[in-house]
Amino acid sequence: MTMPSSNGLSISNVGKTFRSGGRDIQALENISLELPAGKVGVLLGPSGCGKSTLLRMVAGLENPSEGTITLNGRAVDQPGRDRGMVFQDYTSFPWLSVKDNVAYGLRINSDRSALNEGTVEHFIRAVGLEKFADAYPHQLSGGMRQRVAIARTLANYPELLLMDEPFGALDPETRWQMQDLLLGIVRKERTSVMVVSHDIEEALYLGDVVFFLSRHPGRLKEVIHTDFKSALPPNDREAFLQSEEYRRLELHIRRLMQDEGRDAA
Ligand SMILES: Nc1ncnc2c1ncn2[C@@H]1O[C@H](COP(=O)(O)OP(=O)(O)OP(=O)(O)O)[C@@H](O)[C@H]1O
Repeated sequence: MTMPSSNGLSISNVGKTFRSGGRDIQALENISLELPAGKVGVLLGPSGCGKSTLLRMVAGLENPSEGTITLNGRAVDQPGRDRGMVFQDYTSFPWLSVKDNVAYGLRINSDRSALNEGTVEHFIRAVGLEKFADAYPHQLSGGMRQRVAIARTLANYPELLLMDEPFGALDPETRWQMQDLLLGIVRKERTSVMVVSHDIEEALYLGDVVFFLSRHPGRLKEVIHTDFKSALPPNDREAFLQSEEYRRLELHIRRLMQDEGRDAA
C-alpha cells in the first residue's frame, strides 16, 4: 500500500465500478500512484483502460468505489479550484472574446479580489495570443482555441492541471507546437500536470513519469520515468526522437500496447 504523500497527487488503492444496464462494469482496480508536485504525469494505455475515468476522479467529477485520492494532503471528493481541467474539445465560450474567456474563470471565482487584468494579460501572453485578445473563438484555429482553454484554466493558478487528450484533435505540426508551449508554461509556473494520452511519443515527450494502464479492468501495469531527457539538449525534439533511450522506451511501450491488443482478442 502506498503511503499518501502531502506534497503532490496521491492515488491510493483506487477502484471504480460502474453499474450499467443492471450489471457491474469494473473500470479500474487497485490503482496506486504518486505524482510529485511540479511534475508532469501521463496516463497512457489502450482504449477503454480507464484513463479518462481516473482523470475524472482526480477532478472530483466521479467518486472512487474504493480507495482515496489526495492532492497536497487534502482529500479529493468533489471539484475544486485547486484543480483545473482542459478537455479535447476546446471548451471556450463562443460569445466571449479571448480576453473575456480567459477572465471568465476569475470572474466567477473571485471571492474578494477584483478581476485581475494583469493575470489575464499574463496568460494571454504566455499562450502567444496577445494579438487576438479581442477576437472571438470562431475567428481562431483549433490550436489557438485550445490555447485559450489552457490560458483560462491556468489563470486560476490550479495546483494541478488535468488534461484529457488535449491535443488529440490537432494536426501533427500544431500538436508539437502545443506540447512545447505547454511544457514551457508549466515549467515556468511550476504547475503539476496529469495528462491523458494514447500517443506514445506524446507521453514520453510530455511526461516526467508515464503511468501505463492495462485494461479490463484497468490496472497500473508499469511506471516509466523519463529521467533520460535531462541529459538531452532542452526543447530539441530531434535530439529527443533520435535518442537511444527514447527509441528503447517507445518500442517497449509499443509491445505493452500489443500485448493488451492480444489479451483483448
Ligand atoms: N459512466 C459510465 N457508465 C458505465 N461505464 C462507464 C462509464 N464511464 C466509463 N465506463 C466504462 O469504463 C471503462 C473505462 O472507460 P474510460 O473512458 O475511462 O477509458 P479510456 O481509457 O479513457 O478510453 P479511451 O482511450 O477510449 O477514451 C470502459 O469500459 C467504459 O465503457
